[in-house]
Parts: sequence; structure tokens; C-alpha cells
Amino acid sequence: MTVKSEHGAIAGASRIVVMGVSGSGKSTVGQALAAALGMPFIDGDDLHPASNVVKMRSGIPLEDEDRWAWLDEVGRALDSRPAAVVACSALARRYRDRIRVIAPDVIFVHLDGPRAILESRLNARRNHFMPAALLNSQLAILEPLELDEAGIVADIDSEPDELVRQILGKIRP
Ligand SMILES: Nc1ncnc2c1ncn2[C@@H]1O[C@H](COP(=O)(O)OP(=O)(O)OP(=O)(O)O)[C@@H](O)[C@H]1O
Ligand SMILES: O=C(O)[C@H](O)[C@@H](O)[C@H](O)[C@H](O)CO
Repeated sequence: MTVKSEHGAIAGASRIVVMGVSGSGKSTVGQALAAALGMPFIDGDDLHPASNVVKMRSGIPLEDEDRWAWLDEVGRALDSRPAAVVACSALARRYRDRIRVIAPDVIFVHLDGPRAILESRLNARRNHFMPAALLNSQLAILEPLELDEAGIVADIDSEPDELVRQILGKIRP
């Protein structure tokens, strides 16, 4: 169960999704956050069916129909463990709702920031299936967390370690 502690931090955060568009740092920050919390880290990129990876690699944005089974995998990755950090874009409310059906106590950490930073990080990144050209479609789908969704927002314009520090000031297991 999640409750706000007396300091306003979200307590009971043991199943965490680090969300945001491509290039926001989900894998980088998610891994560091999991290490700091002593929790396993699972990269949602590794849970995609091969057909999704082929599509993204070819520069074709995924459709909702491509995402449902993947989001179910994300939900199961969380629900089958007592604690975990999963990197998953979870761009739209309906995608987060899908994850919550399986893992109701999930907390979302939205890595948010301006297009210019996202673009420069994606253009500098090597050896990843996701092309920078898909950033526009990702930003078009993005729906920020709503007030009734358990989660926090972190601004990506800091070093990963600093982001982890900020996140740990707002959530605690
Ligand atoms: N806070 C940060 N400061 C500087 N560089 C960062 C930061 N976060 C991530 N990066 C770098 O930006 C690039 C994108 O980060 P990362 O791959 O973690 O993003 P992602 O959200 O997981 O992307 P995707 O959804 O496409 O898998 C990487 O090269 C990473 O090293
Ligand atoms: O929902 C989506 O459009 C995609 O699944 C992407 O967001 C990828 O999972 C990933 O973030 C790219 O590496």
C-alpha cells in the first residue's frame, strides 16, 4: 500500500516504473535508482516481442495493439517480485492503467524534460534500436501523470546520480 509520509514523500514505493519518452534516461536512471534501493532492475526494452523491436528499428511507431501484451509483461515483471524498478515509457494514461491492472501498487517516476535535451541525448547514443526520428511520435503520445496517479516528476537536466538523489527525496520503499 502507498501512503504519503509526513514529509510528503510517497512511502511504500517498492514497485517502481521509471517512465518517459525515448532518450529521457529511463534505462540509465532506472538502473542507478534500483542499485541505490537494492532492488532488481528490469529494462522494459527487453520485454518487447521481437515484432515490436523490428518495427521500432525500422522507424515505425508502435500502435496501441502492439503495446498491450508488452505492458502486461511490464505489469507481471512488477507483480511477480516483492520489489523492482522497471524502465517503461508508459507514455499514456491508458498504458499506465493497463500496468496498474496487474500491479496496482506501482509508483511512476516520470523523467521529463525539453525536446532539445532529449534530441541531443538520442543523437549522441549509439547501439540502440530506437531511432531519434521516433521522438516526435513519442512526444505526441505523452500524457503527464494525472493528480490521481501515484507518482512523481523529475527534471532530466541533471546528472543521473543527482536525479536519483532527488527521486529518493520524494519516494521511499
Ligand atoms: N541525466 C542524464 N544526464 C546525461 N546523460 C544522460 C542522462 N540520462 C541519460 N543520459 C544519456 O542519454 C542517452 C539516453 O538515455 P537512456 O538510454 O537511458 O534513455 P531511455 O529513456 O532508456 O531511452 P529509450 O526509451 O529509447 O530506451 C544515453 O546515452 C544516456 O547515457
Ligand atoms: O511505447 C513505445 O513507444 C515504445 O515501446 C518505446 O517507448 C520503447 O519501449 C523504448 O522506450 C524505446 O527504447
